[in-house]
Parts: sequence; structure tokens; C-alpha cells
Amino acid sequence: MVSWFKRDKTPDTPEAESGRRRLSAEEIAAAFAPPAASAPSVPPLGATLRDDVTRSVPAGGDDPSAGAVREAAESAFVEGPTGPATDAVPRTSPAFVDPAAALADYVFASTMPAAAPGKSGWRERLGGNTFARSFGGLFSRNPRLDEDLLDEIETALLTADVGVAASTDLVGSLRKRMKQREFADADALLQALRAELIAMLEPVAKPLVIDASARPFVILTVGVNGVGKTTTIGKLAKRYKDEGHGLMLAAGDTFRAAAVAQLKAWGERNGVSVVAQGQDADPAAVAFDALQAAKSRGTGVLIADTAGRLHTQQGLMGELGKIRRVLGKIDAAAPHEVLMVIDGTTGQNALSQLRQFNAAVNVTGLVVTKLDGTAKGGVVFALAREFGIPIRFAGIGERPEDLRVFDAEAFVDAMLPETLGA
Ligand SMILES: Nc1nc2c(ncn2[C@@H]2O[C@H](COP(=O)(O)OP(=O)(O)OP(=O)(O)O)[C@@H](O)[C@H]2O)c(=O)[nH]1
Repeated sequence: MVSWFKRDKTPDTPEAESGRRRLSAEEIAAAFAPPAASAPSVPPLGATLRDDVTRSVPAGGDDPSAGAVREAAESAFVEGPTGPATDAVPRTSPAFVDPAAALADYVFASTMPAAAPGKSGWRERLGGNTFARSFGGLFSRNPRLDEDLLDEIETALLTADVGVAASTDLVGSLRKRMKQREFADADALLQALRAELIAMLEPVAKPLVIDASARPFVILTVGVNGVGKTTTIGKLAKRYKDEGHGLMLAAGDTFRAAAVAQLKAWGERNGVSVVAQGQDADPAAVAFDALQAAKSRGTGVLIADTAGRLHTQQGLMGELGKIRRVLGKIDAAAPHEVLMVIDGTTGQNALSQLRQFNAAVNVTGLVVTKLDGTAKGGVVFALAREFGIPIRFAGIGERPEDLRVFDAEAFVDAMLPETLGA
């Protein structure tokens, strides 16, 4: 189940010497066992561990190992309707997975120095995009500190879809600083460019926080056709499930039959209920039903899909307003998040898409997908500069774990040559 459990358990690691000592499975089990006088001869591990796992392993965050440890602890015991917990699998059975060992490994792993936040995998996924390629070429030529360098930077920014306004701002600021002799060489100027790119994105790198008091916290996803809405919902469903949120999905893309099937498949794979009606059903009715069901079940998060629509289709844009109003009849604060999914390969057209969707339904967060491969990527800067709407997630591939909480520094560094990155 969790290959990560099988890591080398040698205790004499540098971490152990530096005081971050790894606890052994026996030490953890002993620490959590009931006092000897009152203890049964072999206390059920589930009973002693469940609370400790809950206490020690955070439910939220990006750490997939946390979910795995919780799973191991949960599956290690069964609880009678009234009686105490007992071990689900006898300890002597070869199928027995020792949850104490799992927790020990988790405690050890969580004391290891953390990788820079969210960075792993970004460079591998984004390294091939136009932004990265343009800048890779520029930096490899060992440029001189002069006007030509500024021109080349401007061309690279425009080619990568950063947009005229944002590119002009960036290069204008670098030119001013160059004239004030702030840079000793081209490398110093490129470092300054990196810092300015990060500074442009930092104000919008605001993760989506699920308000636990809103039951359910309603996320309405919108966007044009084929940008990755349904796939993103599937990935979010997995993320929120792993984080321990109760979840429900509403199959509001009643236009494309495959979208309902796609969402149901994601729901089944992740053990999440999906509220759906037939094809061509009124999406506002689906959203209404789902919110009622989620409310009566006390579900923590409801994510509603909608059909893709062109921002120029006035009738369909009006339909989004209707979904919003219908949700508001059950909970005036719903939807709590209107998440617009934007395809990172769209280029500057993304700006007019966002403008129209924002006018129709008041977008509160963005997901920029398909930033991997050949995407230009630069549109993220243009979006940040023009709208300042939080970018919640970045899609850097098709696997569930490729939907990353947007991290300004990781994003910029993934697209600049490694020598420049922090
Ligand atoms: N490479 C890559 N592909 C992605 C990413 N996100 C989504 N996709 C792919 O984009 C395609 C379209 O995704 P869907 O989720 O069906 O798009 P949609 O917005 O729901 O489509 P409509 O319902 O037609 O509007 C699928 O093939 C996805 O696998 C990403 O971050 N990277």
C-alpha cells in the first residue's frame, strides 16, 4: 500500500545525530500503550494509535504520506458497535501492517528538513514550456549587460505570452535600474528579473482556504470548453478527500454526457458521492439538489462542475448567474469560491475570458492548467498584473498530484535556468 513504509530504518543517520532522532516502532507503541496494571496482555493497536495518529498527523496540507499513515491506522483496527477497538488483522498474520511503524516513519519523515515549499517536480514539468526555452537560450549565451540584453529579455517575455503591458513594465524597471548602475553584470540583472517576476506573482499566490464553518463550502467551477474543469474537480476531490474533508460533487456539466460519466468515475475512484441528473438537465437544478443534499448530510465541501462555454455566448454566461442565484437561495454565502479554470496554452485570450466570466459570475480564484509541455506559461503574469485575482492552483500534468497549490517562487524558478534559482 505504502512503499514509503519500507524505507531504510537504520537509526544512525545524520538526522539522529543532529537531535532529530527517529523513534522506533517499539518506542512509539510503548509510549502509547495503556499502563501495565490495567492493560490487557496485548492491547489493540488501533485503540492506542487512532488518537495519536489524529494528533500527530495533520489532516490538511500537501503531504500525501499523512493520508497514507491515517489509512494504515484506520485499517489496522475494527471497532465493535459498543465494544472497544480490536485489531482487524491478527499481528501474527503476514497481512498485518504495523500502524505503529507507519506512525514512527511519519514522525521521522516529518522531522526531516522539508524540501523548499512545493518545488519538487515543478522544473521537470515546466522545463519544456516556451517561457523556459526562451530564457534557457538567452542565459546560455552568457550575455553582456547592455540594451541588447534588455531587448532579448523583452522578446523572450512576449514570446512566452507575458503580454505587452507586463513585459514593458518589467523591462522598463530593469532599464531604469541598469542606468542607475545597480547591476555589476548581466547575471545581477537576471537575478533582478527573477525577483521582479516573483514579486509580480506573490500577491496572487493565495491558497484556497476551506472555511470549515460553511457546511458545505461550495466551490463552483467555471471556464471555457476543454480547459480541464472536470479533470481539475477530480484532482481536487482526491486532494480534499486525502485531507480528510467530507466531499460531494455536483455533475453540473449536463451538456456533455461524457463529463457526467467522467465525474462519476472520479467519484467512484475516490469514494465520493456525485449528484447527477440526466443529460440536458438544468444545471442550476443539479446544483440546487446537490447543495440541499450536502447540507442535510453535513458534508464539508461541495464542488459543482459546469459545462464549458465561450465567454462570448451571452445566453450561456447568463446561465452561470442563474446557478449562482439558485445556490444563494439555500445559503446566501454560496458559492463560497467561484473557481475559474484557465488553459495555460490559451495565451492572451485568457484575459478576455477572465474579464467576461468575472463580469458574469464574480470569479474569486483561478486554476491555470496545462502549464506542462508546450504551454507558454507567461499568461500567468499577465493575469496577475491585470486582475489580481488569487491563483489557487496550477495544473502541471495529468496525474492527480500534478495539481499544485500555486507557488510563485517555485513557478518562476521552474521556468528560469537552474543557476539563477534560489
Ligand atoms: N497536460 C495537461 N493536461 C491537462 C491538465 N488538466 C487537464 N488536462 C487535460 O485536458 C483535457 C480536457 O479536460 P476536461 O477536464 O475534460 O475539460 P473540461 O473543461 O471539463 O471540458 P468541457 O466539459 O468540454 O468544457 C483532458 O484531456 C485532460 O486530461 C494539465 O494540467 N496538464
